[in-house]
Amino acid sequence: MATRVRPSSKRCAVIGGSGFLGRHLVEKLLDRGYSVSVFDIRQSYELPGVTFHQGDLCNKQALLLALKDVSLVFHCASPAPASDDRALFERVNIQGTQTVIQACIEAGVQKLVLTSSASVVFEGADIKNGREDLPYAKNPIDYYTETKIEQEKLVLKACDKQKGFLTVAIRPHGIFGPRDPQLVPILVDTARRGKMKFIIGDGTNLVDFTFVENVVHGHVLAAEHLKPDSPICGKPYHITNDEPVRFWDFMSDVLVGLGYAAPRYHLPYTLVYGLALLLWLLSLILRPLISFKPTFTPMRVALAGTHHYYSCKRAKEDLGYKPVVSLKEGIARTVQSYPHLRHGA
Ligand SMILES: NC(=O)C1=CN([C@@H]2O[C@H](COP(=O)(O)OP(=O)(O)OC[C@H]3O[C@@H](n4cnc5c(N)ncnc54)[C@H](O)[C@@H]3O)[C@@H](O)[C@H]2O)C=CC1
Ligand SMILES: CC(C)=CCC[C@@H](C)[C@H]1CC[C@H]2C3=C(CC[C@]12C)[C@@]1(C)CCC(=O)C[C@@H]1CC3
Repeated sequence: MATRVRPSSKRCAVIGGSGFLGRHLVEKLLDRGYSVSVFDIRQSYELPGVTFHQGDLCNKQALLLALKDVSLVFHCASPAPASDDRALFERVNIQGTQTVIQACIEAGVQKLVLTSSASVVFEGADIKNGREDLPYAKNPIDYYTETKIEQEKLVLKACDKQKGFLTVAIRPHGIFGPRDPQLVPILVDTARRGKMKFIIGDGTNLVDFTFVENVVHGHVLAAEHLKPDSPICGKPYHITNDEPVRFWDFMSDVLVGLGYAAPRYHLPYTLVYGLALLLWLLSLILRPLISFKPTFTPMRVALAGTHHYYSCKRAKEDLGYKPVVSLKEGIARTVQSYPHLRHGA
């Protein structure tokens, strides 16, 4: 077994550390000899070497307690995109992130690594091999994306070499892997309701799906390269599997791996997108009377029917990034990790 080194600069905090990505990140940090404080509104597990602080990131006093003696902070907390709750996104992703920055500065934290999203440049039109210099979406497709944009701007703007506070943003895309509460569960739920028969569009659109351990690897590299003389200060980095895949092939591989049929029938993209838009408007108008959450939101239809894959060139050059788990291996490990979601289970 490898010996763990624990220098003081290896004290870090993971805000959102109870979540899917957060917990994988915490496990890797422990492996690498960091001592970790988790700050989250909920505690979802216990691990030796991890101190839990339960609280809302909008509460600076609660944050300050968790950031005591911490030199490195990872911020990967966000409300789930599916909540579609504008006020909540604004409170947590924008005001909350401002509070995180203030708390970091007050607590003497030296480095802040934000989990942003490649979707900050996505407006529903094709993106092929997108670079980090693409402009932010002018008309973000949902409130989640709108507030992720503001969040990333706040964190990158806060980078201040003079004050010794360094920031960087990681933009993953389509994270999947064991314990993911979204991608595989939504997919299986849709299949179990008999709605996974259709392919939106011609089925050839390429997309990035990123195995969670590659996303974690990108975060750790960013944290360890974040130094006053490094070119990465104040910049965003795409982190993907660097293996764009047809959206519908990926969905089919996961479904078939779990014993469900792959979708076969094609539906025109514009028709489905129009219907999703109509449903979304209806749900807004009827919200005071009845509350319903459509499966087919405009964002989901756009993600399912367009090209959206990103270049990792900047991360390769500046961080020495290279995916550590291939897509094939990632899918196999993911499928294996969901025995309870198998067909007939
Ligand atoms: N899952 C994906 O495909 C992608 C995720 N991201 C970003 O990665 C980050 C992590 O996402 P996941 O792990 O998938 O989500 P998750 O929902 O599993 O984890 C988010 C965590 O944040 C915590 N949280 C929410 N509001 C909070 C608050 N007010 N105070 C303290 N903690 C709070 C939640 O309790 C949860 O544990 C998020 O910032 C998300 O925007 C970016 C691109 C793709
Ligand atoms: C690449 C990327 C950013 C993926 C993000 C994850 C989710 C947005 C997808 C995971 C399961 C997907 C899914 C659909 C849309 C996108 C997801 C929610 C559909 C609702 C698209 C329309 C269908 O025919 C059913 C799909 C179920 C799975």
